[in-house]
Amino acid sequence: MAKVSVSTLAKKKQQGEKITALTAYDASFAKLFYDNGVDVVLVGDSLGMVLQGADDTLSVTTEEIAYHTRSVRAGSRDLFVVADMPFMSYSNPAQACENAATLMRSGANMVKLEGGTWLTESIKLLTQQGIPVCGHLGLTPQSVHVFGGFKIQGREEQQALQMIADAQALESAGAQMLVIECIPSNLAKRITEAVNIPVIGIGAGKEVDGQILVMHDLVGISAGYIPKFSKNFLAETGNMQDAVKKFCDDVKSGAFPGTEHEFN
Ligand SMILES: Nc1nc(=O)c2c([nH]1)NC[C@@H]1CN(c3ccc(C(=O)N[C@@H](CCC(=O)O)C(=O)O)cc3)CN21
Ligand SMILES: CC(C)C(=O)C(=O)O
Ligand SMILES: [Mg+2]
Repeated sequence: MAKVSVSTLAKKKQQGEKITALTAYDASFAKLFYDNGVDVVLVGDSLGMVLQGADDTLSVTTEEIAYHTRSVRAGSRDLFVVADMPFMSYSNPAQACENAATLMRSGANMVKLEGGTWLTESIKLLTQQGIPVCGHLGLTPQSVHVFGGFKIQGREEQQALQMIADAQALESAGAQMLVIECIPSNLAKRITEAVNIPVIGIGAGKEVDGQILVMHDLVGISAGYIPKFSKNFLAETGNMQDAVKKFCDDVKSGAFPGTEHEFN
C-alpha cells in the first residue's frame, strides 16, 4: 500500500494543506519526485505530446499508459499513482471497468477520466469494483477537437454553472479526487468550495486544494509550446532535486501559481 492514500489526500483538503502533484512516465523521475516531497504522480496521457511528439493526446492507448504505469510503480512502492484513461477507453461502463482494471493491475492507485455527468454510471461501477476514480473537468484535452483548440473553458456563467454541477455529480457518483484544467480562477474557487473531495488545479489559479504540472514544463524542456500557466522551476534552482522541492514549497506556501499563471 502506498504511503499516500485517498484518505490522506482528503485529510489535506480538510486541513487546508496543499497537495503537490506532477506527471511522470518512468521509474527514475517517479522516485525523484517521491523522494523530494511530491504527494501524487500522474501517468498522464500528455505522454502522447511530451514523449511521442503528437499534436494532441488522442492517439494514446491503454497499453501505453499501462507500460508507463509499470515503470512509475517500479520507481517507488510508496508513491500514490494516478493513471489517465485514454481517449475512447471509457465510452461505456463495461469498457471503462475492463481498461481501468488493466491500469490498476499495472500499479495504479486511481484512474482519471475526463468528463462530467455522463460519466456517473461508469464512476459508480468502477468504485463498486474497487477502483478509485479521479474526475477531470474544464479544458479536457481529449475533447480538443470539440473545443476547436486548447482553449480556456468556463468563461460564460452558463458553462460555469454546468461545471459546478458536473463536479458535484462526479463526487456523488463516488469520485475521490478532481482535476480542473485551464479555467478562470474564480470558477476554480467556486468548484473547490462546492465539493468535499480534493480539487487539483492546472491553469486554474491558487484557490484550489493542490497543483499539478506536466513534468517537462516544470523543467522547461517541453517540445513545442509551453503553456502560460506553467513555470520553469529548474531555471532558478539549477538542479532537478531543488526544482522539485521548490515546486512543492511554492505550492504549499501559495507562491505558485502567481497571477501571471492564471486565467480570468
Ligand atoms: N507540455 C504540456 N503541458 C500541458 O500542460 C499539457 C500538455 N503538454 N499536453 C496535454 C495537455 C494539453 N494542455 C494544454 C495545451 C495548450 C494550452 C494552451 O495553449 N493554452 C493557452 C490558452 C488559450 C486561451 O487563452 O484560450 C495559453 O496561453 O496557455 C493549454 C493546455 C495541457 N496539457
Ligand atoms: C495535465 C494533466 C492533468 C493530465 O491530464 C495529463 O498530463 O495528461
Ligand atoms: Mg491527461
